Amino acid sequence: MRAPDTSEILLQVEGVSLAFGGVKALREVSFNIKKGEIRAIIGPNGAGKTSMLNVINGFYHPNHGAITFKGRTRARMQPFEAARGGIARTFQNVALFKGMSALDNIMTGRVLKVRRGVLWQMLRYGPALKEEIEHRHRVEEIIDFLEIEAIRKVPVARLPYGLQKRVELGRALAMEPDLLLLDEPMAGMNLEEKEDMSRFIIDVNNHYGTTIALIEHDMAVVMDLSDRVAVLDHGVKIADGTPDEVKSNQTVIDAYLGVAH
Ligand SMILES: Nc1ncnc2c1ncn2[C@@H]1O[C@H](COP(=O)(O)OP(=O)(O)OP(=O)(O)O)[C@@H](O)[C@H]1O
Repeated sequence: MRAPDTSEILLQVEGVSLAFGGVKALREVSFNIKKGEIRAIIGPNGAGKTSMLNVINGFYHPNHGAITFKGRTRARMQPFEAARGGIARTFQNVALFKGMSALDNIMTGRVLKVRRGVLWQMLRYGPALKEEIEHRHRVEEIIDFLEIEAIRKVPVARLPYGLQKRVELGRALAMEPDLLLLDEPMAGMNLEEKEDMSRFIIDVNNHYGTTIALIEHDMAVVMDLSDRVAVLDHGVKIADGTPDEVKSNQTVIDAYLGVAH
């Protein structure tokens, strides 16, 4: 059984609002993510879930409100700053370099970790070589962890969807994030692929201690995986609590759980 550290808040979202023209995607949303937990964000289509992830990792700048991550508050941040600061993410649709191998795709996750300059890298000499060996070692460890040794040299375009999603998870892990954002990690998967991905999400949380926030429509998966669940509807947070609390919340049942997903 996982034992999340429930004392320390890793990320605080405070009164965040976001509009696209006249569409209010988020309305004064506040919630936190505690260090070590698996946190889900659920809600009907168009509720604002992806917008929320995009605000957290700097793709969108909120019109109002603030984000505090590892004790630092900000209203604006660029995605590369978020990544450098320890926030990694996967996307609703697989976003990999399709012609490149699984190994090389995961290797791209190390880019922000490279310390030696381009010249050193080109010379592949001394400290740069040592660093490259370290990166490769780290990537091979992730490949073992995700059980994808057999497909490490295969171009990702040739892989089944479930494995592509696993490679994408590997690339995010290669960034050694403190906070991993997963946007519908099970979307389009068959049952077996979903079970595998669930297992890997729990293993990442256990093994690396990575805090995870995920958006997911499959309620069985959400209730099974998550420590806490926040529910959005029309850009408003309508509930927040443990899976049991959320499942029995009448507002949530009326807005979301009452309909088939
Ligand atoms: N780039 C954009 N430009 C204009 N409107 C947008 C943009 N992104 C999102 N929206 C609108 O903001 C609202 C929230 O969208 P968002 O994608 O965050 O919802 P969601 O809960 O992730 O939905 P889904 O479950 O369908 O992915 C929707 O009305 C959507 O049409």
